[in-house]
Amino acid sequence: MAQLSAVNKYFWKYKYRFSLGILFIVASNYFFVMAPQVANYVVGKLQQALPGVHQANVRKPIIKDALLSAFIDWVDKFAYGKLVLICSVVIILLAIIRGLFMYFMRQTVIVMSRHIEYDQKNEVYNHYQKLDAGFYKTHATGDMMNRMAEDVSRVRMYTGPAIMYLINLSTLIIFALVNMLAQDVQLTLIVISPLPILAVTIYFVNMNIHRRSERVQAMLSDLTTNAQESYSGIRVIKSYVQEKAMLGFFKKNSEEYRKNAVGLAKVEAIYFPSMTLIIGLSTLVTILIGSQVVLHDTSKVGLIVEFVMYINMLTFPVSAIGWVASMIQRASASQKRLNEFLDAEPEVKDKSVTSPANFDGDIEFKNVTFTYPNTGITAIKDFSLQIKKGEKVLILGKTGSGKSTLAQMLLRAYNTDSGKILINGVDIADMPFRELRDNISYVPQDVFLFSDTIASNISFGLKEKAAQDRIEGAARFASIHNEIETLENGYDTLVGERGVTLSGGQKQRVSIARALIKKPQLLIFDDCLSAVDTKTENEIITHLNQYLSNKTAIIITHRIFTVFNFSQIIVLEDGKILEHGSHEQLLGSGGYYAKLYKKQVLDNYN
Ligand SMILES: Nc1ncnc2c1ncn2[C@@H]1O[C@H](COP(=O)(O)OP(=O)(O)OP(=O)(O)O)[C@@H](O)[C@H]1O
Repeated sequence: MAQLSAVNKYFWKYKYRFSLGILFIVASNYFFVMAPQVANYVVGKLQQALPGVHQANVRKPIIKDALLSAFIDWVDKFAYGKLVLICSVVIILLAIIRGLFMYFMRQTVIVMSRHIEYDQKNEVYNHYQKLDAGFYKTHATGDMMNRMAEDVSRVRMYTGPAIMYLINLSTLIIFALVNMLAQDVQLTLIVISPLPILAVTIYFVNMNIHRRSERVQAMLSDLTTNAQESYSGIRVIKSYVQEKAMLGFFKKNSEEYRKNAVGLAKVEAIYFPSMTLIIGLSTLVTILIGSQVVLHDTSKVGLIVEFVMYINMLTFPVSAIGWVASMIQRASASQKRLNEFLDAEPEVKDKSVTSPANFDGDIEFKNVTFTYPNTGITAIKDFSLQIKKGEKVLILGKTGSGKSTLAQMLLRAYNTDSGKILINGVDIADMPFRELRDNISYVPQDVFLFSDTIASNISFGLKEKAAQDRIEGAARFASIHNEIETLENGYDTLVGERGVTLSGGQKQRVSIARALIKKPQLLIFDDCLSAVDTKTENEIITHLNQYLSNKTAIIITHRIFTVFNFSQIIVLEDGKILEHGSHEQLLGSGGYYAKLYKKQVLDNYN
């Protein structure tokens, strides 16, 4: 329950709407409990009208409410027939008024819960965006999605229906009990005694159903993931002729799900009729006890009618206590899961005092060491390098040597264990990291395009809306313009899951165009030409040569680019510099670079 205090700020935010909601709940119950009192009065009148009934045997109801009391005094003047008619109309009117207030109650409280759900989803989404790469590496996307969708919805069940039912029940109990106790304390205690038993029974049955339905949900989610994976990997499944094996696996999971779902359906099948039975029994007990009371005291006929009506009113809300309690428990568990993420602080964050990012100078790695916290792998070891403004640097190295990690360090996706990265003499850890990232364009190895148009994907990093010729210019530099033009909708073609499927090489070039359009101070290309042919690759590199003439660029690759005149070439091995120098120097040294050059370039000419 303490976990749910995290949503109190939202109740405060919507305090006026919430207060109005409470007012409507109170008003609806205020009118609700009037009907039994009117009925009691009418029954008394009926008794009086019956031949042979002594006046002393008719008890006048004790009415505490001034409004109702005034009405009874007024209606009392009428003859029996007219009185019954007026009272019937009033009972119908009371029901309508209550209905109206219930409508307003839902309009305020349930609508408030929808607003809170919206706010909370935004809060969670916003917080996710603040968390750093380390967090994303240690948490599964499915889990994060679940918390934002499922858990927020469960918390909404608390901020809306649960709160509404609780307040409704409390006010109804207070109103009904005040009236009942004022009339007959002993009878009140007897007739309400089955209600707690009803609430507790329903709570336990409900928890059982909940446990079962959780299991069924988890199985369904596994089944969906299983099916989704099969569809995504359908080409692999078909090429390895594994359809039968996959079907067998799916059937096994499916069978397990079926068994549990049937079990749940059986419990539910018993649950609802038995709940109705228990509710019916409570009314029956009241009638039974009431009839015994009336046998001894005929003046209490109207009172028994009134009490039966109260019990009828109370049984459903009381039986809902169990349901509300398990709803609150679930919401509390969900909020706990949400709090775990909302309390997570990013490791990488701005310092309280920052220096503005200024790229008008050299970039310097000074004895940088970095270990991935989740795996303990030290990917960069005492790495030092100076890159002058405007230089083009090629970073080569075997897979796993730490090339991508270097790029991540420059973007400050992680903090260094030791050492510093300076730009124009300022430690990047002292710069506002948004400003730092604004000045860097990074093209990652694993290209990602959003389900949007090609134009939107290219202009993604821009704050302002990009003009068409600017988008096309970037696409031309990335050697993708001509191919986009051949598509039916050109730059307005939808890509991603809902659109046209671009080839790996096309996606890489759209991603390069996205980096170029930003006109950053520093560009980092992380092996982002692996899926394009050598001719296109040379074309892009030549374009980049023009585009990058005054920009600093770091190009990470496994391939040698002959058209590019790199200022420095670095060969990394196990997070350290193995070779460092110009093309001529490294070629002369006969090391990794020279061998790679021979293999990739010279052998191609022979
Ligand atoms: N997010 C991560 N969490 C934990 N360890 C990682 C992570 N990313 C990389 N590593 C590890 O750090 C080391 C360096 O990886 P990195 O991706 O920088 O190499 P790379 O030279 O870019 O390789 P490739 O050429 O295959 O892209 C590897 O041992 C890798 O397993």
